Amino acid sequence: MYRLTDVEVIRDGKKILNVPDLTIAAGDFTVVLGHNGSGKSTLVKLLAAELQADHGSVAWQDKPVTDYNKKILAQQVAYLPQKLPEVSGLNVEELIRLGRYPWRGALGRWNDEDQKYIDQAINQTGLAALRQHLADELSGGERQRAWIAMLLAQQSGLLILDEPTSALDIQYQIQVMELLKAVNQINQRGIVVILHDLNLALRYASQVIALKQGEVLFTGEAKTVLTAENLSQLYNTEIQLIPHPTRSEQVVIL
Ligand SMILES: Nc1ncnc2c1ncn2[C@@H]1O[C@H](COP(=O)(O)OP(=O)(O)OP(=O)(O)O)[C@@H](O)[C@H]1O
Repeated sequence: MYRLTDVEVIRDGKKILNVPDLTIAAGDFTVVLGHNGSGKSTLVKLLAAELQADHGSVAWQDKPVTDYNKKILAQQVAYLPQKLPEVSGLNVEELIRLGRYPWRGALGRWNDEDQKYIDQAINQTGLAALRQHLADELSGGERQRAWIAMLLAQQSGLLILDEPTSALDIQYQIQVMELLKAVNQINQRGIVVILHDLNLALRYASQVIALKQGEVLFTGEAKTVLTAENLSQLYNTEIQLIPHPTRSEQVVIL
């Protein structure tokens, strides 16, 4: 479980994140919502210890994230940033292998278990035909899937993903969300994912954290807090929800 206490992140004299008290359970499917610039990426960077708060504490399993050895934290928490780094010269399989680094022994050899998780991630993300292709030459959506595969190969208990569906067409958006759902429900791994698509949030979230101007506007169980009123307030736009014709969730009408 994450616990944030009195967290403030200050940039150019302005509080870009102000979270007095927030918990995120380890096993949930948590969706982070909010307008552009509301502090979503800042929040998940704090969770992944990619950024340090100017005030307050961010604890994972009762220990400040900044006190963890990077490799140990990466065995427990995997993080996919919004802006994917360049990886010149690496093919898809080599990129996915990077996800195994936290588990590499002192001798630095790759073993059968590493290869098993790499192959599994390649198959789960439909990348078998692109295995030997250079990662930097992939299309935006293929590249995004390759990085998601790297995250899966990391085999950590919690996956944090910053807008993983942004470059994907609708088929792969659903494929990635279904994959994350399976990872959550079958493999019992927690998910914290930033999304802009409210219909994906309504369909997949079990918990929601909604940020507005750097503060938590609402948080809780998705089916309780994802109301038309809350969403309209979150985005300063009138949003209506109607029941999906065949599934149990609601869908957004703008
Ligand atoms: N290093 C920085 N210096 C100054 N301002 C910053 C810095 N990092 C972030 N900000 C500002 O903090 C605010 C929150 O940024 P953040 O990236 O967390 O937003 P976000 O909710 O993820 O936005 P988006 O949906 O557009 O990705 C923004 O207004 C951003 O411009």
